[in-house]
Amino acid sequence: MTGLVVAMDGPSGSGKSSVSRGVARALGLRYLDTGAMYRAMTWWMLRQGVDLADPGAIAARCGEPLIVSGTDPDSPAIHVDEVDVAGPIREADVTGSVSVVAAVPEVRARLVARQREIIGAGGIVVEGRDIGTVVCPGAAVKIYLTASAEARALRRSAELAGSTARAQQEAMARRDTLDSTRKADPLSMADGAVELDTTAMRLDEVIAEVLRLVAEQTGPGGPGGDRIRERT
Ligand SMILES: Nc1ncnc2c1ncn2[C@@H]1O[C@H](COP(=O)(O)OP(=O)(O)OP(=O)(O)O)[C@@H](O)[C@H]1O
Ligand SMILES: Nc1ccn([C@H]2C[C@H](O)[C@@H](COP(=O)(O)O)O2)c(=O)n1
Repeated sequence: MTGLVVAMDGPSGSGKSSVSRGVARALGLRYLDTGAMYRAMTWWMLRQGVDLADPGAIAARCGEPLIVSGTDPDSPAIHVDEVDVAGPIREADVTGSVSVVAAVPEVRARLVARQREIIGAGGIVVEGRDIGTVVCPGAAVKIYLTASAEARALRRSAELAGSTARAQQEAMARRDTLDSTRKADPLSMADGAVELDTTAMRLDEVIAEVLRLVAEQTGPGGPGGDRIRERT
């Protein structure tokens, strides 16, 4: 599994992090949460008082923060300029602004370059919005996770105290619209990706199904092979 890259994309709350971590653990692979990197960049911009209504201001400053991502699926870590931001990047202010920051091409160019460095020779499950389309189109296995808007909102509101499913659904719909309609690398399903609708599936069933797909696509006779593939 050394060279294997599993690309996991999909809308907010579809289960990308939970499934990716479960798959990485089961296969002894590393895990990269690229959404956390966009959140870390947003946290830094907010802290610096950068005007997020001005894409030029975001672009001018996005080279400054040092964002360091861990790849252990058991304890995903993220630091900005040596500050542990794993908690703050999940706060409402960051969640409400991250799509605006992630739409700036200079931000994407910087973070995509860093993501490719971390992916290196592979052996990793990478989750985000553009992994199969932009970051690693040669990934041997590409999954596009979906679930109904209602199921995603219910799952998220169960996780976050004080948040109703209705409020969650509205917030997620807003973010998904921004993420899938922006000009730079919008959320979309990659060529060759397998779409997995998890609305009626438990988390352990989704992980088992992805493990089955990895075995099918990378095993003898499968289209992937046990390595990063060249883009065709
Ligand atoms: N198949 C499933 N059944 C039930 N709950 C699930 C399932 N998959 C994920 N969950 C739960 O749904 C919530 C959202 O999952 P997760 O954070 O993995 O989604 P995500 O796609 O990474 O979200 P985001 O893009 O917003 O970071 C979590 O509480 C997780 O435990
Ligand atoms: N590869 C990626 C990953 C994430 N984003 C943006 C879009 C999301 O709204 C935001 C936060 O991601 P999450 O933590 O919810 O997975 O980051 C992106 O544009 N590209």
